[in-house]
Amino acid sequence: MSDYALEARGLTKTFGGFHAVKDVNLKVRRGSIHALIGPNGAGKTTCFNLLTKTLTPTAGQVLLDGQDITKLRSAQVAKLGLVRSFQISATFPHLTCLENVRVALQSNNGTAFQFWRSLKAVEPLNQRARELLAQVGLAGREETPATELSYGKKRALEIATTLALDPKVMLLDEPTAGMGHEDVEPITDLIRKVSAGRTILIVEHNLSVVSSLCERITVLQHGEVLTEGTYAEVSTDPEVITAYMGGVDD
Ligand SMILES: Nc1ncnc2c1ncn2[C@@H]1O[C@H](COP(=O)(O)OP(=O)(O)OP(=O)(O)O)[C@@H](O)[C@H]1O
Repeated sequence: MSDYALEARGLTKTFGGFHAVKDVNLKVRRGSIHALIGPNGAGKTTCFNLLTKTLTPTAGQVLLDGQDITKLRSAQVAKLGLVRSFQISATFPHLTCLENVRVALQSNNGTAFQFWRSLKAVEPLNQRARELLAQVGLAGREETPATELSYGKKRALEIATTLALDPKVMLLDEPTAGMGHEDVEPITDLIRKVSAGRTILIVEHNLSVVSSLCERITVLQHGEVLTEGTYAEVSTDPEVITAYMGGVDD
């Protein structure tokens, strides 16, 4: 078995001749939390889209557990255990928390659209959904419509729906974006908790979240890897500091 749960080799994406991502090599060690950071427009989202096969690379390979998944579609890689965190907008606002997680569980076992299934048939799914909600700190909120949750709790619900797919590798796209100060620490703790037995790749602008969660950090700039290392290493790297200072003015 490969030491790396997720790997990109020479990953490249051009849009009309413009290199959004260029020759990116990335190795995410199994069981680690790894961050992808960089100034605005560095190519982080494009990289995520390439890794989850939402976008097709112009060149390069993506490997999951050493298996080449470059030619697979996003639904196929999700089945293999590589799952991107759902966007808040992808949770159903008027469904309850329990229903949202149940729909995710149903999508995982292929019964998502069997709304006519009897209540008895969905009870095991309800039980699992309650467990997942408890795991993310939403016990007691089962019947609350998603739309009534605070921003931080919506993110927790999003993580529960992601966990419903039983991912081996989770890709979290800016989990603390737009969050008030009071929500950042609980979500950081939650990510640490759900990382047990999993591999996580995270794009995050909040560097104190990155420093407290991540063992390895890859810094992108202009679509290319600028450097990789521990937080202590990259945060003191003069090239990284310059890239971020430049990013402010971009
Ligand atoms: N579909 C597209 N067509 C053309 N250019 C694109 C497309 N998607 C992204 N780009 C460009 O590719 C570059 C990288 O964008 P990307 O969104 O991946 O960066 P990012 O690091 O995620 O930025 P941010 O931190 O601002 O979200 C940018 O210059 C962007 O304008």
